[in-house]
Amino acid sequence: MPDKVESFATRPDAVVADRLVKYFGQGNARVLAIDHACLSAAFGEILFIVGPSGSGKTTFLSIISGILRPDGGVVRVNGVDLWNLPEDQLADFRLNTIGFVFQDYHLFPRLTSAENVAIPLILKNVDWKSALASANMFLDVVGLKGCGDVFPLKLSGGEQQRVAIARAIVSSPPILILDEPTASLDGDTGRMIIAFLREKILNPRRCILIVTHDPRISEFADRIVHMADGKVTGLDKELR
Ligand SMILES: Nc1ncnc2c1ncn2[C@@H]1O[C@H](COP(=O)(O)OP(=O)(O)OP(=O)(O)O)[C@@H](O)[C@H]1O
Repeated sequence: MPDKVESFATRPDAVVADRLVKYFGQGNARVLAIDHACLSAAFGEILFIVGPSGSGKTTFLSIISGILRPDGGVVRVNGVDLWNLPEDQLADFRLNTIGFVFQDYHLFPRLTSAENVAIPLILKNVDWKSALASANMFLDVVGLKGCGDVFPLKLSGGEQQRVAIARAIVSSPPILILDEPTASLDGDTGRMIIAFLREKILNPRRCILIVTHDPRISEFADRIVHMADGKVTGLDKELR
């Protein structure tokens, strides 16, 4: 088991997770979900986290993205010690630094696509009119020009995924994290979404982390981290 996962070439670190530990449950039911797992992800790369069901991928991702507090270890995102931030600063930091795309998109069905995308800007106190204008611009970026007034349930799975991606990047966060982004999509649509992330969304100031079990998209990764039983067990380096 690698004690540390090496950084990608000489690029600056976007995310460093150092010896993370996470337990769930109590007493006899206590489960060690993350067992001293380490990871470094650099700006300018797409890093995949793969592993069998129950290996700890979603838990690891939730800790790295500031959603779930670890029982041990350190996470540095953009140089900031995430879990040492006070609660209010953690929420602000997450809003400004990390875009998260959930597996089932988490779009609000009663809001239009543009309103869904505008939410992070509203949370940052951007006025409603400017937020909607930016949201429509980002819908254009993800290939959904003119869909701002459409409600999410009227869109296909791939289109809903794009709305979720637009919402995750509307406030230009340097770190983009996606949990099983292709799990609910057919093969071609899944590949199109990841190719789109690589071509249009990745840049030298952005890092994209993707949890996946989907072997059809592995060609889009710069590096692949393997997990098993809560541990990081290996790294496929510089695939592109
Ligand atoms: N809220 C929870 N309460 C109790 N145990 C949990 C909880 N969340 C996860 N676990 C356990 O932690 C371990 C890691 O789960 P996790 O969901 O992170 O794995 P995963 O690799 O993402 O799995 P999958 O690919 O099926 O989503 C598993 O043993 C799981 O049962």
